[in-house]
Amino acid sequence: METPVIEMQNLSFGYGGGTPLLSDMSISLPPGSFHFLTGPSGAGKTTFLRLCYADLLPTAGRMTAFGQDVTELSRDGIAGLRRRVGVVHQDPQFLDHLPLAENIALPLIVSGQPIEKPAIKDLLAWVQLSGHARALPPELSGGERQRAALARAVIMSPDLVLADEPTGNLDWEMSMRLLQLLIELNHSGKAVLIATHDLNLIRAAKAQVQARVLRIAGKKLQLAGADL
Ligand SMILES: Nc1ncnc2c1ncn2[C@@H]1O[C@H](COP(=O)(O)OP(=O)(O)OP(=O)(O)O)[C@@H](O)[C@H]1O
Repeated sequence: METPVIEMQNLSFGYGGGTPLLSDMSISLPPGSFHFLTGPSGAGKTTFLRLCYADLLPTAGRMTAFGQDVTELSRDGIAGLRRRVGVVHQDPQFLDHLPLAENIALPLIVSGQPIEKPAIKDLLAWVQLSGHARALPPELSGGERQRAALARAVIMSPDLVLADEPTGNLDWEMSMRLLQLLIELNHSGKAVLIATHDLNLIRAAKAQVQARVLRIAGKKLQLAGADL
């Protein structure tokens, strides 16, 4: 069997090591899989995503990322893991004084990798922001910011893409455009995990990809029924 991208075994997590917010979770995300994560506001969806890129560590149980126990990773090991995970945050932040193209290239600069201009150009075209390469982030609309955040998340060719309410502030047409990009990434072999409240988004995706729906309820992770 292929090594899971993420595997949790009886994982629990509580902020400050206190009362668990997430309890006794077990899940395996295979390479190339597509998952949604739902649950009421405050259930712990963002917290779950932060665990997936070792921004937070389990307080009990076990979690592996790409086969490695996250609690045993050195600082370099954590950096290596983060290069394999692209994250689109709920409210993406940019360096406002830098043009969009440079913002997107930032993960390469930070990790000391060469910047290949044609690759950045291709990525901008893929998210339909070619005309905005020299724009400053404050000049972008909400949908443009989300697409820019997606371009930045995939510049390092991650194996797993996490998106936290990526369509939260977008109209339906823009949400569908973003969903198509995430589906394309999945078709190119990347595992995708999207936290969302939006059941219509989940339905639209399920018409096109084999997606599993996870739900956080009562601190536990459940596999939602096929009726969604
Ligand atoms: N850094 C933190 N320290 C302490 N508590 C936190 C921290 N971050 C989040 N929480 C709490 O953990 C709970 C879950 O938050 P989280 O952001 O993971 O939920 P969510 O399901 O993503 O919510 P939403 O759908 O509203 O974005 C909330 O009660 C929140 O207040």
